[in-house]
Amino acid sequence: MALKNINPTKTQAWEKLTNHFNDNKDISIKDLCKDTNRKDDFSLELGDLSVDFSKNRITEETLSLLVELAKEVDLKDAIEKQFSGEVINATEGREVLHTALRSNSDEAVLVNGKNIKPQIQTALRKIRSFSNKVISGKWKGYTGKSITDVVNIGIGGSDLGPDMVVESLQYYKNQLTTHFVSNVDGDHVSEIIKKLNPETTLFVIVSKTFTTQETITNAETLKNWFLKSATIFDIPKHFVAVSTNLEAVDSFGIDKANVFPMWNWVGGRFSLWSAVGLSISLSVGFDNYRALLDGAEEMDLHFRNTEFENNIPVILALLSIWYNNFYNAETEAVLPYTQYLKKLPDYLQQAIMESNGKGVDRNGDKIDYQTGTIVWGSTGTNMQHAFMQLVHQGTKLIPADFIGYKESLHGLTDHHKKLMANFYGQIEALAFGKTKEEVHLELKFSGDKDKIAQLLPFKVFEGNRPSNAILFDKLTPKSLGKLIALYEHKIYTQGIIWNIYSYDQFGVELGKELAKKLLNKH
Ligand SMILES: O=P(O)(O)OC[C@H]1O[C@](O)(CO)[C@@H](O)[C@@H]1O
Repeated sequence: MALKNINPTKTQAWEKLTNHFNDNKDISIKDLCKDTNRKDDFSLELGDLSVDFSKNRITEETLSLLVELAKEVDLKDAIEKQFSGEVINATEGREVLHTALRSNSDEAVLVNGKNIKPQIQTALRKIRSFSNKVISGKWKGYTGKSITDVVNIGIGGSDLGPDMVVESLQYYKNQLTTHFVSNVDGDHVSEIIKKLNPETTLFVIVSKTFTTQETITNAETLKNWFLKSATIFDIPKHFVAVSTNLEAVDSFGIDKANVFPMWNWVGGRFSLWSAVGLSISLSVGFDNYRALLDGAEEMDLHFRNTEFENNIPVILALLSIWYNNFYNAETEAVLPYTQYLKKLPDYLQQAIMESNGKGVDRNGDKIDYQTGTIVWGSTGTNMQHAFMQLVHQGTKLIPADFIGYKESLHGLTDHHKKLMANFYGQIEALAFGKTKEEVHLELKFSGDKDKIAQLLPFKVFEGNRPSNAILFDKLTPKSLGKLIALYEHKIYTQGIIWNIYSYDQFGVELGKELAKKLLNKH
C-alpha cells in the first residue's frame, strides 16, 4: 500500500499551529526557562544519549500540537511501511530498507516475496572476512607485500558516508591509510596518486550504478596508473567493487569474487550500512563497523516503537518544521563540538538536502509551503571564531543542533573542560542573550558616559535563538551509528509531514545530462 497523501497545511493541527503561532509570537526562551522543571520536561534520553530541547520557542501546547500534526498525517503508518519493506520510494518503485542492514532481529523483511535478511548476513560475513585478511596483512599485493593504503573511489552517497565515518572514527583506526577520491576534477585524483605505491594499494570502487561519470573516470585513471607498474592479471589483488551492476563491474576487469553487493532497496545516501561501508570496516575493523550498525539499530528500534512525545527523531523533526514552516527560518546549523565530526555537516547536506529538497508533493502537485531546510555547519570551537557572529547577532533565525560528548577520547581534561564550557556558553548566549541593562552595567565601569551610549546597541544580544543540545557520553562507533540514524529518521519524518518523496533525487539528473551532451559536442 502506498504512503498516504495528506497536505499538511490542510490538516486541523496545522490550523491550530498557525493560530498558536500567532498568539505566541513574542514567546521568550528566557521566560520559558524560568520554570525550573523545564529542562527535565523538555529532555529525552536513549541510553548514552540525551537531548535537551528546552531552549526552543515552544510550550507544552506547541509540542502537543506538533505531535498532533504527526498523528494526523499518519506518521506511524509511514514508519511501519518503511520498516516492513513497502515500496515507499514510489517514484523509483523501490523499498527503502537501510534499517534492515543493521537489524539483529530474526524478523523477516520481504522484497518481492523473498526474505532479504540472509543476503545481508552473507554480505556482512564477506565484509568481515575480507577486512580481516587485509588488516592482518594476509591479503597480498602483486609483489607479495601487504596492503598499506585503501582508496575509496565513489561520489555522493558512495563517498560522503564512508568518508565522514572514517574521519569521525579516526581514534579507532588501524595501520591502514584510507583515501577518498570523488571529484572528477583531475587535481583530486592526482594529489592522491602522489601518496600511493601501486604494490601496496587497494582500490575500492563504490558505485551503485557503476555508471557515474566521476567514479568511472577516477577508477579508469587509477587503473591506468596502476597498470604502469603492474599487469591486468594483478588487478584482482588490488581492485574490488561495491555495486548492483555486475556486468559493468565485470567489463571493468574486476574479479567476480571481489564484488560486494549493493541492492536497489538501499538509497545511495543511506548506504554506508551496506558494503558501501567497506572502507569503514577496513579502516576501523569489522567489530567497530558492526558496533556502528548496532548503534543505528538502537535508534531504529526507538524510532519505530516509541510514542511521538518521547521519540527523539520525531521531536527534532517537528521542531525543525516549527521553525521552517511557521517562523520561516530557512537554514539550520549542525555544530559538533569535536574535531572528529568535522565532515558531519557535509554528509548531512546530502542526506537532508537531496532527500527533502523537493517542490512537488506525493500527488505530483506543486507545493505552496516550505519543505527541505538548508543545512550547514562546522565544528566548535572553530566556528565560534567564524560564522557564529551572524548566528548571535545577525538578522536571520538559525536553529542549531549542538552535538557534544561528556568524555574526551584522549583524556585531555583541561581541553575538554574548556570545549564543553564553550558548548554550553554558546547555547546560553543564543537563548538568553544580553540585555541593554546588562550591557549598561558592564560598561558603567569604564566610566565614559558617551562611550557607553555609543556602544550600547552593538553590545546587546537579543537572544531567543533556539538550539538543541545533543549530548553523548563518548564518541564511539556505536554512538556515531546512533547519531547518524537519528538524522536519517528525522529526514523521513519531515518528508512524511511535508507530503513529499524523500528517497528519490531526480533533481540531480538534469545537470548530469547536460554535462554529457556538452561533452559529446566537443
Ligand atoms: O553510487 P552511484 O551510482 O555511483 O551514485 C552516486 C551518487 O549519485 C547520486 O545518484 C546523485 O548525486 C546519489 O544519490 C548517489 O549517492
